[in-house]
Amino acid sequence: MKRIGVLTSGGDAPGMNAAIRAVVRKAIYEGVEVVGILHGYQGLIEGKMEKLDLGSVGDIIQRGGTKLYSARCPEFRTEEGQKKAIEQLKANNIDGLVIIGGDGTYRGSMTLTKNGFPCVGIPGTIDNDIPGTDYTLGFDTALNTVIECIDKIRDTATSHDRTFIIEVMGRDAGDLALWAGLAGGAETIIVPEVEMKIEEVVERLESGTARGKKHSIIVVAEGVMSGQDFALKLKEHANIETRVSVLGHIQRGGSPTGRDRVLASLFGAKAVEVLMAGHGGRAIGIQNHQVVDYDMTEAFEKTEVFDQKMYQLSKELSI
Ligand SMILES: Nc1ncnc2c1ncn2[C@@H]1O[C@H](COP(=O)(O)OP(=O)(O)OP(=O)(O)O)[C@@H](O)[C@H]1O
Ligand SMILES: O=P(O)(O)OC[C@H]1O[C@](O)(CO)[C@@H](O)[C@@H]1O
Ligand SMILES: [Mg+2]
Repeated sequence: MKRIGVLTSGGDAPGMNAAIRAVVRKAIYEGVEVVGILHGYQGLIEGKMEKLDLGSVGDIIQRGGTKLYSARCPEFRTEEGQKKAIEQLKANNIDGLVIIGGDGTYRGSMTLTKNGFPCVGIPGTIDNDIPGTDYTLGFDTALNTVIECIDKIRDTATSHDRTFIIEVMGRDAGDLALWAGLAGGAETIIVPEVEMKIEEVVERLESGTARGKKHSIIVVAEGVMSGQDFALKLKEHANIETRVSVLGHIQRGGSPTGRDRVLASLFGAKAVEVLMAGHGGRAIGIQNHQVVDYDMTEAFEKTEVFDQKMYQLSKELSI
């Protein structure tokens, strides 16, 4: 490999910049050139790229967002779009590609690998929904952001004896809701992976009230329904009055935590090593505290990533 590309795609995540830095610095250390592709797969199709040197990734390890910008690109879902992308990679003498993003970004890279172009994936998404890795970049930072918000909302919930609904990100994935809810002591956590009946939520609230509990926090992942819709349901079903907080994109911004920076550095360096060894279709991750690479397609064929046991525990601990 003489020249590799790197791109970020899907929702941005704190730690993406630290990963870009690690890819660039490790590759250059190994004598390999790096090209940064702008705006994810959209920029790849359009040939928007620039050579990255050591200095170009200075002063970004601490920054949220992504220096390479990100995008969601419907065209790349088509064979024609994928063909254009491969043509651009060839025309720019790029021998391999590091993609940093979520599950959709991984699925996109698998189409390139299938077409004979070697890609290695670094997990970068606040959703923590990539099979085969215990953590994705950005999850820890987003988790801490949400916990801080829950703590603040709990202060005012306590003062006013109120029930609050906090809507967090997660269109299809409940990890952020589960972890933040557990860490924030939420009384009820609602995630896309587990069906929860409104009767059960009401019962939990009412049994808390019967024990003298005067305030309550419900964390709902946006994929289940909006916080506002959930508030309406509670009102209609049991005349329960609530306040709603939608945390929104604040969850995706901010300076990455130490954990995300370190993981990003380890993942970035490993991705370059794997690509230089000529392996495509691999994903980088952390399993039981070890940085690993594994077959991306196989991982996506298998397991559910959501931790049902942890979900059960969250119910047992907040009654
Ligand atoms: N099945 C697929 N085939 C080809 N390309 C895909 C596929 N799924 C997603 N992509 C490409 O990857 C991009 C990013 O995917 P997506 O929007 O699902 O975000 P993500 O990477 O999962 O990140 P996040 O969920 O954290 O926002 C899509 O806009 C599309 O260009
Ligand atoms: O910013 P957008 O494109 O609305 O994306 C929101 C989605 O992205 C994610 O935050 C992941 O990045 C999901 O949890 C959420 O549903
Ligand atoms: Mg995703």
